[in-house]
Amino acid sequence: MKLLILDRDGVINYDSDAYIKSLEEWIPLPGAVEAIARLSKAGWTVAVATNQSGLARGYYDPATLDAMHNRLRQLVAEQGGQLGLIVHCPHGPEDGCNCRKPKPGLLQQIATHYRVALTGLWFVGDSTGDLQAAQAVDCQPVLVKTGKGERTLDKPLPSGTLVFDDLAAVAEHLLH
Ligand SMILES: O=P(O)(O)OC[C@@H](O)[C@H]1O[C@@H](OP(=O)(O)O)[C@@H](O)[C@@H](O)[C@@H]1O
Ligand SMILES: [Mg+2]
Ligand SMILES: [Zn+2]
Repeated sequence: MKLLILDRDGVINYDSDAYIKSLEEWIPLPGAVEAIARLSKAGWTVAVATNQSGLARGYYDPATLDAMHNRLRQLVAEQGGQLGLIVHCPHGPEDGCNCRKPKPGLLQQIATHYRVALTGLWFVGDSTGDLQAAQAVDCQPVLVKTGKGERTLDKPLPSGTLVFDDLAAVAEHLLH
């Protein structure tokens, strides 16, 4: 199964140090929706694994998060593609959950849903925690330079991390 797992903020849409707190603040990065649609039309399943501690912090509610994800699905569908499962961690850093990246719980949820092994699956993120979550379950860590990616590049990366400019470049590589 051609399954690609993506982080959300900083990979699919612009991120903000003030969190993405409303549908109006949720703005796709250039080429990101088109990249997801291209992959989908080429037979890839694209899933999303995202930390959303803004829920625990009270910055926005689940309905707002759903509105963002419905907008993403709608935009991908308008390009003729289909977005797969989106899973999120609603917890805060102090909650001790098993799903907040860098823990790999979100990736494991996706693998269970699709009944596939995680080994070697590409997980594309912009933060160190994304790469560490991938490494924890033997996924291929992939860093994009969008979002916090440039800052992440300044820190040590898990061995074997692949680096691309953006999600469009990841799609081009996978589809070339
Ligand atoms: O990149 P993904 O996982 O899709 O989502 C990240 C967001 O949940 C937020 O995660 C926060 O980290 P803390 O949760 O406060 O440590 C900050 O990095 C925010 O800038 C960011 O918008
Ligand atoms: Mg991110
Ligand atoms: Zn969690």
